[in-house]
Amino acid sequence: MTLKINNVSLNIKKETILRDISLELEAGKIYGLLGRNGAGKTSLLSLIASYRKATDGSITLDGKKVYEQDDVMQHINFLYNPKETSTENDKITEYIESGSLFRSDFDEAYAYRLLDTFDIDTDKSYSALSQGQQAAVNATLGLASLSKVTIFDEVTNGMDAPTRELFYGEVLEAANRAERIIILSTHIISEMEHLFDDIIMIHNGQVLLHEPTFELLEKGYTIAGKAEKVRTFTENKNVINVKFLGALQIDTVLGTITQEEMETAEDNHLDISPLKLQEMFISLTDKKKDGK
Ligand SMILES: Nc1ncnc2c1ncn2[C@@H]1O[C@H](COP(=O)(O)OP(=O)(O)OP(=O)(O)O)[C@@H](O)[C@H]1O
Repeated sequence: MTLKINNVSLNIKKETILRDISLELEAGKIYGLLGRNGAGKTSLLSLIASYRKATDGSITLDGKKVYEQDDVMQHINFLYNPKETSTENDKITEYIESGSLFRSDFDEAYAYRLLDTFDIDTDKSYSALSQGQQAAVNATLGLASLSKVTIFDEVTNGMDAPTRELFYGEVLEAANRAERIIILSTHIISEMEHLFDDIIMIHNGQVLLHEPTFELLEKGYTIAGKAEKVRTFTENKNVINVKFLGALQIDTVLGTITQEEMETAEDNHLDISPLKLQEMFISLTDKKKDGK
C-alpha cells in the first residue's frame, strides 16, 4: 500500500500555505511529521484526509485519487483534539458504535480494551470527560479503526505523562496488528522519537526532509566532557548546539566521526552519544538561519 502526494500545493486566499509537496508513504511504517508552528503540518494532513482540496497536485492511495472518493476516504482516518470543549452528549459506547459503523476495519473489542487501558468510564458522555480523557478517546478511535492510513495530529495534547506513555506503547502495538500507514504530527519530539521509522520535516510550507530516522540520526553526534577539552575537539566542526551542565560542556555536531577521533575523545575522557532528533530539528528549522 502506498500513499502518494504528488506536487501538492495549497493556497488560501492569496497566501501560499504549501508549496510543491511530494512524498511517498509506505504501509508498515510510523511517520513522524515535524515542523515549527505554522509550518503547514495540519494543512497537509487535512489534504490527505480530504478535508480540503489541494490547489495543485494530487494525492493517491494505491493509485486511486483520494479527494471526495468515499471508497478511498473510508480508509483514511484523521484524529485531532478539537480546540473547543465538546458539548457532545453521546455516551462513549455510542461513540465506539458509530466509529465501527463508518469504518469497515474498525475493531470494537480492541477499542474497548484500549478504553480500559486508558481508564475511561464508557458510561459517561464524551463532554463529561476531562480534556486528557477526551484525547484518549480520540486516540482510541484512531488506533482501533485499523484504517490503512491513520493520522494523529497532536493527539496527545492534554494527556498526562503516564497516559502518553500508554499511547506510545499502543501505537507500536497497533502498527504491528495491521499493515497500515501511521502518521504522528507532534511537538513532543524527544518523547516520541523512538516511535518513528521515518521523519518528515515541513518548513515554511515545503518538505525540508524525508528520511529514515536512523539515517538522520547517523548524521551527527553529541560530545560531552570538560568544557575546554570539548571546545578543542569540536573546533572547526559543524557545531549546531552547545549546552552547559555545571563544569560539563555538551556539543551537538553534524558530521561523521573517524576512528582516530573516537580514540582522541576517549583519551580526553569525552563521552560520545547519538544525535538527539529534537536538537537536529531545532537547528534545521532555525528561522534566524533562513532569514525569517
Ligand atoms: N483557514 C485558514 N486561513 C488562512 N490561513 C490559514 C488557514 N489555515 C491555516 N492557515 C495558515 O497556514 C499556515 C500553516 O498552518 P498549519 O495549521 O497547517 O500549521 P501547523 O504546522 O499545523 O502549525 P502548528 O504546529 O502551530 O499547529 C499558517 O501560516 C496558518 O496561519
